[in-house]
Amino acid sequence: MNGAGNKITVLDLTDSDHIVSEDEARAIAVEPQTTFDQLMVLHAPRTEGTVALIRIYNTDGSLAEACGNGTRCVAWHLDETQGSQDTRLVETARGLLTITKPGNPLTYTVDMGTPRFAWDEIPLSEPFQDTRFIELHVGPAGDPILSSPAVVNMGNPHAVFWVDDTASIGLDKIGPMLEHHPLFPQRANISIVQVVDRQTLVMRTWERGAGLTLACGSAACAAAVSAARLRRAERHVTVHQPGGTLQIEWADNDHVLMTGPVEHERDVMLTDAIFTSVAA
Ligand SMILES: N[C@H](CCC[C@H](N)C(=O)O)C(=O)O
Repeated sequence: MNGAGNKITVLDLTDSDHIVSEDEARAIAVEPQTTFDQLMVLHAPRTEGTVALIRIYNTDGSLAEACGNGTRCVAWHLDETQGSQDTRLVETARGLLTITKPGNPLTYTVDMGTPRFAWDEIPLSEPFQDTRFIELHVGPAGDPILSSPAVVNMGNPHAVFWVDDTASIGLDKIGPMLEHHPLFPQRANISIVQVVDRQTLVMRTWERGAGLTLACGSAACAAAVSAARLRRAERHVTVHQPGGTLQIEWADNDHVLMTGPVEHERDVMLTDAIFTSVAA
């Protein structure tokens, strides 16, 4: 599937006890038919009231706590396999997430929970009082290419840099450097964001463990919340990414609501060969 262009593979293991290993995730990622930015593995629910437990893998096999675009894809899969429902509760490493349907076909809203801003919750490796802009720059100190990002944890760690033109930055080169910067002990998702007006953001993201992607839901939430904290935008914004557009609302109860599309691309029967190839 894809969520606003973010490549998502949904693997339904609700009838199995198997836990996908990092090696297996990487093997699924290199198969053209099942390649992904994130692999969303569904397990039988373990918490009352939830319909599934989701484990989220990046292309490099690492686990992610949150994936907004993938969560919408999971909702579509559950609608198809369990029957359509207006509201669903799923469990991820980030906690319990509510998914609703705003009414348009193939569109879902995920309550992404509340953002966290304390330096040790991001986490950063050293204290910063004010995480709306931290000391970090790329390029010459007097004339940096990027500087003073906002940092926020949306379940997963994000750094948000403000730019005049998202196309003018070589995110493919700078992204990996910042993802692995010593300031981010758990690495970080790196976004460059242009504030077009108080209701509109344009952005691109280098994702932790996955690289450049066409869209990243949690990064859109991180950008929206960061722009609102700096009073650069309203709490309800439209976020344009290379693969599609999301609506993000930082509601008065502090929860961040992400609304966007899903697209089903193909069904693939995953053979045991992929697992035995890893075991061999
Ligand atoms: N594409 C995802 C984010 C994946 C998270 C991941 N790259 C990490 O935190 O390691 C999204 O729509 O939110």
